[in-house]
Amino acid sequence: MKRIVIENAVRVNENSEMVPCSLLVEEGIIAGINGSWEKDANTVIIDAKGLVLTPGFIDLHVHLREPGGEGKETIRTGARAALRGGFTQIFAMPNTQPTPDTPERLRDLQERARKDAPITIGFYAPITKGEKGEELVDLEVLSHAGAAAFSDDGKGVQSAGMMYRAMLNAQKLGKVLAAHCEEDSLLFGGYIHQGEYSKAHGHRGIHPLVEDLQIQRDIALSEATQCPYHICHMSTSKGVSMLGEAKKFSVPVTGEVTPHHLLLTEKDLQEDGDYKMNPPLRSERDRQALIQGLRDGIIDAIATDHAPHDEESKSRGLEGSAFGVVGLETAFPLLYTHLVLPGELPLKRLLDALTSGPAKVMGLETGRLEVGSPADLVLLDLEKTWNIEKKNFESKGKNTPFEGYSVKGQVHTVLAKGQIVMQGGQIID
Ligand SMILES: NC(=O)N[C@@H](CC(=O)O)C(=O)O
Ligand SMILES: [Zn+2]
Ligand SMILES: [Zn+2]
Repeated sequence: MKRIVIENAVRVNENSEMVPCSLLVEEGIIAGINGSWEKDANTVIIDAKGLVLTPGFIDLHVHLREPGGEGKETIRTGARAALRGGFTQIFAMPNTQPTPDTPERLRDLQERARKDAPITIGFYAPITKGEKGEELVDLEVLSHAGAAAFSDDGKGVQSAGMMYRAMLNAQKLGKVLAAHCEEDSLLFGGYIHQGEYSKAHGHRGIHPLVEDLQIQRDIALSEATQCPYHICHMSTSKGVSMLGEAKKFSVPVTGEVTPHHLLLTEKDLQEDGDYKMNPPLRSERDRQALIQGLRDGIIDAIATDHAPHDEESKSRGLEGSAFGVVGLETAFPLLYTHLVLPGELPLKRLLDALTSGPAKVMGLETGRLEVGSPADLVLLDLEKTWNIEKKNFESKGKNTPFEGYSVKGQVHTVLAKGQIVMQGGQIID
């Protein structure tokens, strides 16, 4: 394995200032920071002048669609999309067909990831068999087979008793339970946010209560069981305040927010399936609460909820289309351009929420620029301006509401597990 020296970079300090930085990678590990090292014939030198060095990004929430939905995405195409976005470690949700609810299926996925992806992929196992909400999986067996965490994402777990039993088990195993919070009995056929837009255009709405009620229930369950509990794709102001309160009382709860919930509201809605996702785009008040929660560190992580769909599934308008938008390739530039540059979020906070934040949620050793950490690294060009064009996506999913957006900031070079896997914006095969 080659040694790699990164020279002339800068990194972002606690005050979001740029400070000079150089780094040495040996055997896939960060072996030195800010030194001058001997360069022999076995050393690759990366001149990172004008680039910002950060840990590789970590996404706790992606959908890779393999097995069963390979027309929408595969482990291979999803991993390439991740690379483009600067993500060196991603966690795949288990709402595939079938769900990985046996050790054999879980091991098969890990094997495929080792073959098809240069980055690190963790796999969630479902909480209930087939995500049907009826029968608990064997959390212990799946945990030993390598389940990164547990989630029934795509659906809420409707029974409090089921969630309680899952938490008791996950707590014993030291595993995170990540929840898509959605109370089905309050949906009444809703499919976008219940608010101004739904009223004005005659759509059935989803009340924030649908999400808040399960967040409230699960925080109580997490407090009772001491199970590490993670709230997926938070979209409501009430949810943020409940998470903040729970943390004050040391309940082991964490939360994530997506780029689309941070940047868009119901005011941006169009009669187009690419604006449909679960949870839905909510009010400006909710969006402001999410930004505030992220700024204050109440929300721990930014996760894309990358949810690729084919054109047909998205061609039936707001009512008939599938839920979900892609996000891996656009997360950093969108948030840098629309939150950091206007002064709404410090750059350090954005980077932490993409690196050390998610690492802490899952207890990972990645996500930090520290000697001894795995060499998952990103070099960013913060001066580069470009246009988001879905035709250029590595992902099979072209379902984005951000088509045509002009953004600043580009992922330039990526090291995953100590190997250079993207350089100058080009994926190295
Ligand atoms: N977010 C979405 O709108 N869709 C996700 C499921 C999910 O994350 O709940 C999907 O799998 O397509
Ligand atoms: Zn979900
Ligand atoms: Zn999801």
